[in-house]
Amino acid sequence: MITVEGVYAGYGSGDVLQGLDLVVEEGSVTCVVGPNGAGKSTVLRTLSGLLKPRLGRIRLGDRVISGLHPADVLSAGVVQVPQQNGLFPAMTVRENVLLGGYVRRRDKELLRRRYDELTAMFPIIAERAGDPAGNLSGGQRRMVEFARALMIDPKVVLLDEPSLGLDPKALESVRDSVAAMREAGMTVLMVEQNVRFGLGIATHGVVMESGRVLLTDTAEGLSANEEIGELFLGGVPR
Ligand SMILES: Nc1ncnc2c1ncn2[C@@H]1O[C@H](COP(=O)(O)OP(=O)(O)OP(=O)(O)O)[C@@H](O)[C@H]1O
Repeated sequence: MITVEGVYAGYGSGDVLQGLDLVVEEGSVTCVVGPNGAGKSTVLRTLSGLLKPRLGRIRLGDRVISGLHPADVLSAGVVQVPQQNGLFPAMTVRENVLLGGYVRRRDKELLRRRYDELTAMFPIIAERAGDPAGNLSGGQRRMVEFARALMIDPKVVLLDEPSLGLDPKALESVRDSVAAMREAGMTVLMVEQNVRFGLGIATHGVVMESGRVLLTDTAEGLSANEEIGELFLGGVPR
């Protein structure tokens, strides 16, 4: 379980997160939605250690992770998949995936086993292992980004707009990947502009506004919420 308590964080020009309180249940797929500039991506950056909270704290289980260096947050089992362009285009698919295991680089046996597990989870990795990542389609690249993040067998996966720029077929692959992460026991916290898609693959939903949490509910409950529907979905289908 991730617990965020009274977090204030920002970029120098002031706090973007204005006393954020949030609980992410272990094993859930939690989708954060909200208007542009609400601070959704900032939540992910604060969780992964890229931004340090000015006030408040973040716990992973019993362990306080706010204030840790990003590499130590990663070692604690929290990995972030960046919004886009996260791969090295001239390196092969295999090399890109293996980079994800860098923090465990001394344990070669573990990395070999983990790579094999991931090729079973994402067949595209084995099919295109020797090709430069830059030759893949957007959807295929997203699979490689996921596989790279999963190399350390994380407890928590942070996804920033996983649907961005993808066609419907690639969205299906994202849906399947998130389901596979959940089946593997990982907790997924995701930010999505495509609210219908995000809540469709989530178990829980969080609505943010102006750096605070406005509302949390099950994903189903939020999808059926008329006010939220009017705000984000162009009305709830009846
Ligand atoms: N690197 C940065 N430096 C300075 N200000 C930033 C930076 N990144 C974001 N901000 C500001 O922080 C605020 C929140 O941004 P954030 O990206 O967290 O919002 P968001 O809810 O993810 O929005 P969007 O849906 O548009 O991605 C915005 O006002 C933005 O201009």
